[in-house]
Amino acid sequence: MSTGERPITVCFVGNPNCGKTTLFNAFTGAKLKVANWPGVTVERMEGETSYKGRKIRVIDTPGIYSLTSYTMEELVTRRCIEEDGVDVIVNVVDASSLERNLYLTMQLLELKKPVILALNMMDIIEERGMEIDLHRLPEMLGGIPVVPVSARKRTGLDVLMHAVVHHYEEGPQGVIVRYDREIEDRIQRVEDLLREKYPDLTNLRWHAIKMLEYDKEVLKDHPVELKQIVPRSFEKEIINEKYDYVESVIKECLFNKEEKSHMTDQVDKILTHPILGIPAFFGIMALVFFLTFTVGDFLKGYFEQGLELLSLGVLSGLHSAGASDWVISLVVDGALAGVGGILTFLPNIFILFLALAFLEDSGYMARVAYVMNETMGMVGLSGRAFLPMLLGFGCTVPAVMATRALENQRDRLKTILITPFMSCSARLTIYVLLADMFFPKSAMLVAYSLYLVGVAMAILIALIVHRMTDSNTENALLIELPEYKIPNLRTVAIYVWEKIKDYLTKAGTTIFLASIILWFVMNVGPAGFISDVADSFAAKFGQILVPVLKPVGLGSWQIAVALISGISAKEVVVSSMSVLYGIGNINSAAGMAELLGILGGTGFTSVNAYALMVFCLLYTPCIATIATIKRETQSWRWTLGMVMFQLVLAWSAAFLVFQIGSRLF
Ligand SMILES: Nc1nc2c(ncn2[C@@H]2O[C@H](COP(=O)(O)OP(=O)(O)OP(=O)(O)O)[C@@H](O)[C@H]2O)c(=O)[nH]1
Ligand SMILES: [Mg+2]
Repeated sequence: MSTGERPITVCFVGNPNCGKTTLFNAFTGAKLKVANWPGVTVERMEGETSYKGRKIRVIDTPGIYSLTSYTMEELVTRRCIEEDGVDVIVNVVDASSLERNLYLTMQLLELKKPVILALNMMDIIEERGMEIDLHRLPEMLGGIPVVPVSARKRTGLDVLMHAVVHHYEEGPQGVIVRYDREIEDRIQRVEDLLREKYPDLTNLRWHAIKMLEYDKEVLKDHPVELKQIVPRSFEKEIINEKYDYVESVIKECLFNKEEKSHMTDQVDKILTHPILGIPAFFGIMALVFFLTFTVGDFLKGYFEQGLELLSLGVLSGLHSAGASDWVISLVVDGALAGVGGILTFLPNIFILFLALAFLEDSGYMARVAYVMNETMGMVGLSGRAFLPMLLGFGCTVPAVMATRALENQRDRLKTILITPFMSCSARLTIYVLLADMFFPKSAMLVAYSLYLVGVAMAILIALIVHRMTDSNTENALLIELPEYKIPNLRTVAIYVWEKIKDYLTKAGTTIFLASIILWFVMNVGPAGFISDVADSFAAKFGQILVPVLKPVGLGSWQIAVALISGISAKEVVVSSMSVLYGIGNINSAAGMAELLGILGGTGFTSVNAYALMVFCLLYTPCIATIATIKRETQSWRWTLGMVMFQLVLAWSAAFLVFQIGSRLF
């Protein structure tokens, strides 16, 4: 067969958490997110690799359990296989749970495209002493290539690509399940009907089977008069017969299948315990923040010294270059104060993401969804909705995207509404600064309390919405608990590096720009360059908001401006304060003492500080989140509604904190 120069398109399809993305990264050198819980990938992703000079286009897809069209992942993956010019399907299976994985294989074979079975996680199979009959397995699957690989250890990769190229040229093979007489008879009749009505349609059998299952998508694309031939859905029978076949394959091909990891069972006795599970979760989160503060602060010292040296160097450089005063001020009081201040939080952010990476790649995430299932059920959501919320501790943007894994649209909207209440890493900078300044003895506890307030608020709001809409959603928890794994060094390193890179990029772009703009609006007023900041645009603008913010204890124009700037990115609240109050290194002991002096002079106490933190926790999320909410809800009405709601909520909560707090203390 002549193949020309056209690249071969290969699509990785498989169950959630079977290692598709790890394999994709290994082939393409991409750094897509890998983690040990089902539902990590929510979008199709494309990359390129080559084998012996032949270009190969590789597509990674969201994990699916079957080829129905009930969930968003199934739709994305199915469309990808059908419409993307896929030449070869690489069915990635987790060899350590072959039985469950092969069910999807049986469906993929019905698509009549070349399928290759990538038997992944072979390292685990060997470790556990399980054995798979690699001669009988392909035989029972009708002669499709079966290639043992380990995506993590990067073994078997060349053999897999060799099979792709070879199999592509050979065309489809594979067994197809033969159903019982009655069903086969109906399939035959639907095929006849389809042949007549859609003469160009290929793979009639697949379409006919899907029609027997009453598959909405297929019926929509190729409407036929079905009722007579197929009076009801035969989905259940078709599923059962596929399972029966898989069972017979397992019986012949898998040995020592009882070998399961004992560690998982032992650890789960505590972590998924009906009573201990939830305290264990809060304990683990507390440990994460403890480390973030202690180790983070320890590393911070070195950062500050570096920053100090940099500032001095830049300053003397500017002086010796004969720069004018305003240029020096712009660089030192604007850019360096803003960006530099933010950079000193890097150690805290680093530790936070390192801890989150460990939690995600160990397999703990799915356990949290499991133990929170009952609590979430009370507010009309399933435990699965807790996964995006957990991701929100890192960054709200991927968290909002992760809600795609929720089947029900209403649940999705509700989860998107409450996910921003989970304190993201950007808000950590605000807590670190204010808690250290105003609550020096109990800074860690205060910061932790804000995380708890966020979780509590999210659950409370979900409850109120649940009561108001009176929705009776089913809360069957469809989440698989993956086996625990020792987190992979490469995965953790990629995860943390990507997050650090995002943070640095943000410092170099958004925060840099915000600081420069802020410097200008502080140094320019209606009368041009000014010497008294009270005449500046910033002051005049901030003053407008002071009456609104006064009742919540935040009645100064500087704070008003910092909060507004913070919508560009939450760290900007901190960087703006450096610029607004003219503090060189806000996160250092000297910087904090200076800011404390200025704020204290205006009557700003620890109660005001807590109100400010609560406000920052709850108010309008950053621009990137707002854009993501818009993209995911596809509605400006929803997006703006959520933003306004969060603003009002933040004001009300801060009002309560300030009013009650200032009476008590
Ligand atoms: N031991 C071992 N672990 C693996 C192997 N391949 C992947 N993993 C781990 O399995 C987990 C899931 O990997 P992913 O690549 O995210 O799985 P996925 O199929 O893309 O999952 P979804 O995107 O959720 O569908 C991660 O913890 C990986 O480190 C392997 O060959 N051996
Ligand atoms: Mg994936």
